Amino acid sequence: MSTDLNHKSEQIHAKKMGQNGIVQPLLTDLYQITMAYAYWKAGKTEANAVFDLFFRKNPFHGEFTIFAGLEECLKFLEKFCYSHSDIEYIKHILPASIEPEFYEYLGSLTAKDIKVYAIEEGTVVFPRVPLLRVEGPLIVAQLLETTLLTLVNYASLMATNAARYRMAAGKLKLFEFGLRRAQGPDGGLSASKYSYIGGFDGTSNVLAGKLFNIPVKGTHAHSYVTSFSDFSELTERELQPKNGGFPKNLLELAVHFRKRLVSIFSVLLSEVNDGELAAFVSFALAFPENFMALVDTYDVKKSGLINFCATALALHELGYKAVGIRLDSGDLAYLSVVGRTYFKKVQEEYGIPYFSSLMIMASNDINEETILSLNEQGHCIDSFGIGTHLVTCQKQPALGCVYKMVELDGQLKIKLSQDVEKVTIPGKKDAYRLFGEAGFALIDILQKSEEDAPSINQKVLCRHPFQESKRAFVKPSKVTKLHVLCFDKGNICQPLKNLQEIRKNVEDSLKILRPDIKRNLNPTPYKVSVSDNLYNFLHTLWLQNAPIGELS
Ligand SMILES: Nc1ncnc2c1ncn2[C@@H]1O[C@H](COP(=O)(O)OP(=O)(O)OP(=O)(O)O)[C@@H](O)[C@H]1O
Ligand SMILES: O=P(O)(O)OC[C@H]1O[C@H](OP(=O)(O)OP(=O)(O)O)[C@H](O)[C@@H]1O
Ligand SMILES: O=C(O)c1cccnc1
Ligand SMILES: [Mg+2]
Repeated sequence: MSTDLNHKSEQIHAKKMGQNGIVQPLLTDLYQITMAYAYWKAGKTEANAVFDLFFRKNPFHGEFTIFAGLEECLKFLEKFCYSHSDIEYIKHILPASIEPEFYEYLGSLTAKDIKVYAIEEGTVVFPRVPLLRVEGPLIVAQLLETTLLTLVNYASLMATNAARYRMAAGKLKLFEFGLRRAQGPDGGLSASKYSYIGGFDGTSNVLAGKLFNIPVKGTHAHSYVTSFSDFSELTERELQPKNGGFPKNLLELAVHFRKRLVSIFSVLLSEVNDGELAAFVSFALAFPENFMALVDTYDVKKSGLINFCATALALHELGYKAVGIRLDSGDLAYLSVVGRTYFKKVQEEYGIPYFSSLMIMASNDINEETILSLNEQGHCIDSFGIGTHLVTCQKQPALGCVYKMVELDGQLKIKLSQDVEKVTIPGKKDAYRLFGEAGFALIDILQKSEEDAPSINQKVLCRHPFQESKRAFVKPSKVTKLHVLCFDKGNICQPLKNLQEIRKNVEDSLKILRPDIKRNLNPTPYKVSVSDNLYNFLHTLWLQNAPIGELS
């Protein structure tokens, strides 16, 4: 009973705080909290830190990434605070020796003194450029690490994956069908949301549709087709014509059209499955305006297409226009061409103008490479339904964003590594994107925050952060500052964009990249540089911090 009450009051508290149940301060690694205690004991409550959140390598063997997850980060910060029961739980897992005043301190923490500078959600981004710069009290900034990373990593990976599918598919429609295969319920919801941002047109995930206002779409499964064995199961057969009048028997009409279709397509009537026709007719009766049929349950050429065309002709007779078919097995390029040929033939035979352009949707283990290969082969597919490969990001299951301290109380911090690529770039930095005359982005440059922004038509020396000989002068025809202050004094201080607007950002942002950077095979790396000033500063600090060994 008392547990129930506790649970209830906890729910009320969470609701008051606006937390969504999953994204909350305890969604973190234990070490953030143990560090908080040790920082507190070490008297670092007044220390001010700057952290950069960035990744080191683009995913999917590509040369670009789409930044996503910002809105969720900001909403998390707005509500950041440990509840009474959070504190009780932390007490329970930490050693008894923890000083009780620490819990009071922890219970009083919020993100009101945190500032977040971020790149706009949906922007194309590159390695080493901070996606977020988090400034504020060390202990709070540290406590945010894991949650911010989990909010950005999958979101950005998913949006990037979706954007790659979008580029492969060109103008064809893309629908996300992955919930059943996603990494759990939260993975499934995030996949639907971020694949929409990346350029998908809709999802089959109904909750995602409701929560995020994403178009929801769907056809039917093989089970619907196999659930019918013959016509006798069709108890309801009548459909009222679209423009009124007496209802007509849709099955009778379909059977009538089917007789002629088998001879047009040289198929034996005995080869065409009656259960399949019963299933199609019953689905058409339920959804006369949205009739879409899965045609590969028995035999696409000898049964599915014939039964579909018969049903679509019957619907046409009553003033309704069928939508199309879905192919879910076999050679999708070949079968789509066959499907289109059938539709054209029916159009010619019956003089129905829209028939040749009925929709052909393809599904079944589709990935980016399958789409590219289908494009090479030639096909007649209008839309793809994509699940497993998209939502699980099978080609690369994680993005490696990290969260590194770059400054503490004005002191610059550097993390050294044997691996040059892993050395962090110290200090508070601003990032600018420099554009060439053709309108494409040429290079990103990181500068110390106190440096003046690069100016249009003024030569800027851009240096590779670690390779001394790699440098170039750039005379930008346009300069954009990448970071804006998004969170300050406990509030989100930029207008939040809706998903459609973020989706548009992705589309526009990708247009500024040269095609060779976006291509699938061996793309050209986009350059990320540092200013001469930052270069010298980084290398001086590096030398100061790198121990000098002794050979003996
Ligand atoms: N023309 C094509 N070019 C390249 N890949 C294709 C083409 N047609 C289909 N594919 C892909 O080939 C794979 C076929 O898989 P598989 O052989 O397991 O399925 P199937 O036998 O056709 O169907 P199922 O086993 O689901 O009934 C799928 O990943 C599909 O996306
Ligand atoms: O990209 P995908 O992961 O293929 O996502 C979509 C698949 O999900 C459904 O079938 P389901 O997996 O339930 O059964 P099936 O594979 O036997 O068709 C659908 O028919 C597609 O095949
Ligand atoms: O609506 C569909 O066709 C669908 C939905 C989820 C998975 N596969 C197919
Ligand atoms: Mg399948």
